Amino acid sequence: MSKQRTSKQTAAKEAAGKQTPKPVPAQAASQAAAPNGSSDGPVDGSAGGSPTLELSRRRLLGTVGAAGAAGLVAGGAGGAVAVSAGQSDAPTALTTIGSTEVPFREERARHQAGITTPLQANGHLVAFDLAPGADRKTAAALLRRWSRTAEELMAGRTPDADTGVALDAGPSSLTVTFGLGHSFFDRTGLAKRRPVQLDPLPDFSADALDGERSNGDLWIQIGSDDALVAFHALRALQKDAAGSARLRWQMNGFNRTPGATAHPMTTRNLMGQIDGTNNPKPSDKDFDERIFVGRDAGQEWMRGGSYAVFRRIRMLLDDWEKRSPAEQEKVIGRRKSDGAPLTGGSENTPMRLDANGPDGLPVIPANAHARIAAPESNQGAAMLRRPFSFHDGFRDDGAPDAGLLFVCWQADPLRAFTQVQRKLDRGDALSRFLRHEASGLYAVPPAPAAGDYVGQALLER
Ligand SMILES: C=CC1=C(C)c2cc3[nH]c(cc4nc(cc5[nH]c(cc1n2)c(C)c5CCC(=O)O)C(CCC(=O)O)=C4C)c(C)c3C=C
Ligand SMILES: [Fe+2]
Repeated sequence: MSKQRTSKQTAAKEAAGKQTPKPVPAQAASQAAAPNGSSDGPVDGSAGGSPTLELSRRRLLGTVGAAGAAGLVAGGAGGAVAVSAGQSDAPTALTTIGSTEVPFREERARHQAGITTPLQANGHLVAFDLAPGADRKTAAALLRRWSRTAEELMAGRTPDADTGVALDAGPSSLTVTFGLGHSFFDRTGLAKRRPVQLDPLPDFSADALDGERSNGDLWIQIGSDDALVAFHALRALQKDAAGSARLRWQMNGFNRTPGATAHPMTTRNLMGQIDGTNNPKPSDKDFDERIFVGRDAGQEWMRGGSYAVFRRIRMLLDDWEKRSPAEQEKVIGRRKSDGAPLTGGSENTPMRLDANGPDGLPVIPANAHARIAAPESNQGAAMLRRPFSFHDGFRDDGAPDAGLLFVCWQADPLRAFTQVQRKLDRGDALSRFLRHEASGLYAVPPAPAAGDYVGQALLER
């Protein structure tokens, strides 16, 4: 499918002395360490070659890739902004964003991209149902096509017969992550191999779920720091599905643009809160076992994979915005300005859940969202939250149809999302400002080996 790697281009790359685009080591580390913060992911370190070569997205951005890498090594995406402001020969932050490439498969970790990848500025979530009459073979062929397309696009390469939408842009941190829903296993005759972790989520009292915008046989999460690159990927994957699967639902989301803040920081949601602070960190010793399916898992094909829970959560912003900042802070248990716990310190200071104020009441209220959701209140249960905000216009009453496309990742949804949501559903001060309107639970297999496709170990073994 790709126009890439023509012999002319290969020769030019060799002449430029840089063959394989690699993540800059400092970047690879910060990418793993900051899933919620800046988009300081790995960059394409390739140097550009002859300007006369035919264009592809990778080649186009290769020219700035090395410069972008230099800026990033100097201090992350946000750091690159500062560097470029002070040094005349430094790259601009914008070229760095375009040239940043997230590998489809990591050398060591066998996880799909888009789980520990720093949040991108633009996201699409899309679910498909296999077409009537489609079987396991159809599903396998589709996942093979999708995996190939994802790998090409994430590397910044352009398909033949392309629309041209992303032609001038680099990989822009594009990630494409594939998941399988509960119904996928019935449709493909694989019900016996369905993991128990895919058992349907229970009903929660605050649910107002729309079935047509929930679930689905197949699920894709797309993220990119460029809106056109993200849309381009969505269209390419939709075209790949023609005849094999039909679109069930699709949603669009966004986050802070990298470089918009003076330094890399945790993003804010549409309620204005810093959201993502107390996420598990890849440096935590139990991170892998909490987020990824381990070696002892019964379902061998899921080892290294994860389970994604998706919820479209509309925020009742008209009600929320009537509350004073002090009231809003009590609802969460953290300061709005900097995300610090109400018990003091800065954003990353641990909450002191046992601290009482002069009135004898807990400083972090008993029904504060962060208290109720914290691992300390849930037998250690933890999930990696990686949401996108959404805004789909205004409702008939003028209220924004806006909120959070909440996506969280865990090795066991029953022990993580379900346990915490059960508790939030009962007594969370935030719940009265939220409506859960759509839901999904997906098995996200590990990244495939080179030449394989996502889910091959399930579909062919
Ligand atoms: C069931 C899981 C959760 C849902 C659903 C959820 C929705 C939701 N959360 C916010 C805003 C914030 N959440 C924060 C912390 C937090 N939330 C969850 C879980 C769910 N949130 C957890 C596990 C945590 C971490 C708790 C801890 O360990 O301290 C925070 C505080 C900052 C942070 O740590 O991220 C905010 C703010 C919204 C707006 C929302 C639905 C729209
Ligand atoms: Fe939360």
